[in-house]
Amino acid sequence: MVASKSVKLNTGAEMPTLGLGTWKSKPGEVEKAVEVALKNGYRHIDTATAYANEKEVGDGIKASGVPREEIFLVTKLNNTDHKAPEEALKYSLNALGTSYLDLWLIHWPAPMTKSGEADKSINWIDTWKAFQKIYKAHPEKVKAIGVSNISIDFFEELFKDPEVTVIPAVNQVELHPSNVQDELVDYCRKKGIVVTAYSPLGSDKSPLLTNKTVEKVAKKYGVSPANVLISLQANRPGITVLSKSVTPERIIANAKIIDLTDEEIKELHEIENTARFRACSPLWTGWGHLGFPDFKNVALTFAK
Ligand SMILES: NC(=O)C1=CN([C@@H]2O[C@H](COP(=O)(O)OP(=O)(O)OC[C@H]3O[C@@H](n4cnc5c(N)ncnc54)[C@H](OP(=O)(O)O)[C@@H]3O)[C@@H](O)[C@H]2O)C=CC1
Repeated sequence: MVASKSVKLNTGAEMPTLGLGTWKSKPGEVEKAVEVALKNGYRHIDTATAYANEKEVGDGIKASGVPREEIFLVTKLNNTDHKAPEEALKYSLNALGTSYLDLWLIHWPAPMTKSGEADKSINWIDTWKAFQKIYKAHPEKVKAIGVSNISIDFFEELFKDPEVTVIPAVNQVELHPSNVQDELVDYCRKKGIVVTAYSPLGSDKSPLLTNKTVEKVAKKYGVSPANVLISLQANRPGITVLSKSVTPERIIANAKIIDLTDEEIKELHEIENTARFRACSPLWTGWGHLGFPDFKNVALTFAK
C-alpha cells in the first residue's frame, strides 16, 4: 500500500508524496491505470494537456469511486497555450470532468506556436503573471499554481520581476540517479518550492532498472529495482515523486516505499549518467531544432 506520506505546499495544502504519472498512457489504457491506482491507495494523479488523455484520466477517477476531494489532481498548460491560459484551464477542467485542479503547472517555459515553433512573441514569465491572476481570481478553480522544467537561472529571472507576487508551489523536474540535481533541489527548498520528481525510473526502457547498484539494493530489501528508484526520490526530504505505469501489477507494486540508508542514497546517487536527456540540467541542450537556440537562457532570449 502507498505510504500515506505527504508534503506541505506553500499554500498550506498537503500533496501526497507518491503520484501516478500518465505521460504516454494512452486512452484505452489510462482509465484502468488511474482506477487501479486510486483503488490501491494512490491519491495523487499527474496529467497534462500535452498527454492528450485528460478526459480518460477523468473517466478513471470516476470509475474508481474515490471522492474527488480525496484526490490531488495535477495538470499542465500546453506549450501552445501560453497566450490563452484561461481557455486552456477551461478546457482541462471540462476534459477532466472536475470543477477544480489541486495544482496547475506551466509545463515548459517554452511558448510555442500551434505549428510547434518557438513563439518569441511571449515570455513564460508573462504566462506566470497570467497564472497568478487566474489563481487569485479563481481559488475555487485552481488550488495551487506551479512550474515544471525550471532551472535556477529561470527562477532568478522570475523573481527579478516586481510583478511576480506568487511563489510557485511546485517545480516538477526530472530526477533519478543519472540526474540528481542537488543544487536545484536545495534552491527550491530554500524558496519553499516543493520539487516533484518525474521519470524516477529514467523513463521508458531505462538502463537504471538493470543497474547493478540498484539491483543490489533491491535484493537487500526484497523489492524490485523500480521500488528502489521511486523510494530514492521519496526519501529525499520534501520531495514528491511520480511513477508511470499502465500495468496494474506494477502500479500496485511500485507503491511500496522503502526507507534507504544515507549510505545507499549516496551510492545510488553516484551511478554514472546512463539515463536519458536530463532536462533542465546543465547537460540539457534543449530544443534547438524548434527554434530555442539556448534553452537554458530561453527566458533571457524572450525578454523584451
Ligand atoms: N513535467 C514534465 O515535463 C514531465 C513530466 N513527467 C511526469 O512524470 C511521470 C513519470 O515519468 P515517466 O517519464 O513516465 O517515467 P518513469 O520513470 O515513471 O518510467 C515509466 C516507464 O517505466 C515502466 N515501468 C513502470 N513500473 C515498472 C516496473 N515496476 N518495472 C519495470 N518497468 C516499469 C513503464 O512501463 P509500463 O507503463 O508499460 O508498465 C514505463 O515504460 C510521467 O508519466 C508524467 O506524469 C514525465 C516527463 C516529463
